[in-house]
Amino acid sequence: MATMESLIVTVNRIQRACTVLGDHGGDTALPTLWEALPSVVVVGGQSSGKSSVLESIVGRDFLPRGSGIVTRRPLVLQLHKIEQGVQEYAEFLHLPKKKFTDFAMVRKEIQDETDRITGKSKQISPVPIHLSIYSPNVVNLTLIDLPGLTKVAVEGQPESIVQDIETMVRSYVEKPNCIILAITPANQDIATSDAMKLSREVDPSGERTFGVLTKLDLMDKGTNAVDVLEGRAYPLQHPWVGIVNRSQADINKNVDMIAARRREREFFATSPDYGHLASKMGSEYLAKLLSKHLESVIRARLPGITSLINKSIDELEAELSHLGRPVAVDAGAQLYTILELCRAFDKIFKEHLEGGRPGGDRIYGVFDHQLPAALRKLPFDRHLSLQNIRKVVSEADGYQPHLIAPEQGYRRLIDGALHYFRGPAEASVDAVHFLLKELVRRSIAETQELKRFPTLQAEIAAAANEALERFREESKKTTLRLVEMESSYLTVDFFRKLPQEVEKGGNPNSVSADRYVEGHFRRIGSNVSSYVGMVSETLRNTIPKAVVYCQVREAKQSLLNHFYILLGKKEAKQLAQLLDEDPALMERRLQCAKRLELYKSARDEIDSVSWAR
Ligand SMILES: Nc1nc2c(ncn2[C@@H]2O[C@H](COP(=O)(O)OP(=O)(O)OP(=O)(O)O)[C@@H](O)[C@H]2O)c(=O)[nH]1
Repeated sequence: MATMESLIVTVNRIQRACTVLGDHGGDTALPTLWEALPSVVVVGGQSSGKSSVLESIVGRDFLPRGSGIVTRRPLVLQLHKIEQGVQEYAEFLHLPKKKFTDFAMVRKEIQDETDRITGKSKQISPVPIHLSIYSPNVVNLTLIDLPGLTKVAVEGQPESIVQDIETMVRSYVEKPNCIILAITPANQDIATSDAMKLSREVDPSGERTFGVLTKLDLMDKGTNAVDVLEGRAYPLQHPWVGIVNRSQADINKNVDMIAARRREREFFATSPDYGHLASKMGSEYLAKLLSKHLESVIRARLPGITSLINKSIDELEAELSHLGRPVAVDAGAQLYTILELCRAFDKIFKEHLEGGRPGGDRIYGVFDHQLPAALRKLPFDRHLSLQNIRKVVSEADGYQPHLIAPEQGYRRLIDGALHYFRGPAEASVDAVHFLLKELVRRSIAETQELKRFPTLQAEIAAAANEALERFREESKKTTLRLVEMESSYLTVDFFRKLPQEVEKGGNPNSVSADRYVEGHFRRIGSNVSSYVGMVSETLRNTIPKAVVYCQVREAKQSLLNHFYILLGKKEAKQLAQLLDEDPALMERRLQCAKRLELYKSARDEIDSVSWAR
């Protein structure tokens, strides 16, 4: 088993890495490690003695003092124990090369660094300041100091500050990994303590709350806090710790920390009320208690943290590979990338047409269903009504009625009927065109690799649609030509049979007599109708062939050919423009990469502790 000290050091290092790589929790778009790490958070109302407790745990004066809200950014304070006799020093994460040995300068730097983010306007910010203190007089511990809870905004502060502070404090103490150091002054009614109120809310069972009672020396004469300290008045899972910090007068007199600690020890040792509790009171005891607890919490959490790290590494790596590599810079590589992307799109498009992906079957639907239905709906009944036949035939005959069969009348009736086939022919071309367009749209959307390049995506879509438009024109010409071919030369065989049928009627004289009666026109109508039916059957088969030949086959073979030619003529700059990535995506890749780096270094940290076992 790794030593407890090394465990805390590990967590300290990971916490620092979190800040360097921008993980302070609260960002739901990326996995966070920060929130999984255990920490001790100091919570209390203003002037409850938070700074004093922190300073006496450290044994140094280094926190800013003043009226109003002094702590305006979270201060992550990492204490590192070093060998006796070594000079103690402090280091800020934002000033990595600078060792502070003068703690008055530390205080100044905290103030300056606070202002750097929040301005001098007494605003607050959730971005933490990281401070490490290396000293022989501390225990390994990470403490987070937060702005004091307050009930009123002071001059120059927005009204919202009261709520903002509570929200910030709450965001820390809510986390199940947070150990709450709830500071309450003993000279106030504990029932109204801000710290206790909040910790009760977020930790009702009291298992992560350490109750700290400050200002025991300031209690009214004749009263004491034994009921609280012995855990009767406000029971928590952990023992209450009483503290006596330096008074304002002590501070003014520059009473040093070591002397203050000695005075605190004496206070408890000689107190008639607390003498029996002396060994479990005071800031030194509190520091040890916290360190021990933090160790056990880390030990319990380590397996969970390790599996969280591994899971997040997998997720981030998957996302990064999904986002793709950053774009190449030279023109050749760029052209290659563009062609690869086009091919990826084209492959998906083909899969839609040929099966494997849905959509191509709908083209068959046009031929099998829409086209036959449209052919059936053509208004031949009207065109071949007795009235119209009579009219067309008579007009074709002119002043001389036909003698045997109305050749001209037949031709005009057939021509008129065949004209109607143009509609379904064009409609089939358009229907397939729209299906192809839809498949292009879907294929673009399904080409994951293209997602990062909105410009190229739009260009490919435009090029594909232009090509489809050209195919449509060609297809229209071809199908209409099929219809025209039917009118330009009629199937002779069909008509050869007709005079025989007339002769079957018997007496040829009666034929001319029939010529103007209904039966004669009805026969003409039925002859034309069956001829048109025959043509309809032919077109039902040939239109799909033309459409597939001109549109589907072309789309499959040469959808982007024209685009490729244009690409070949582009200059480096234009190619780069095509690969102009979505900035949001570039940012996301950067963020993911940074977070991945954090998780990997965290994994290494933990591994190195495990090896030390
Ligand atoms: N006599 C006595 N005075 C104390 C004790 N603890 C704190 N004080 C005094 O109470 C005042 C406030 O203490 P701080 O430690 O600054 O309190 P804080 O909670 O950090 O206050 P803010 O940073 O303003 O929110 C200071 O004047 C301290 O000297 C104590 O145990 N005994």
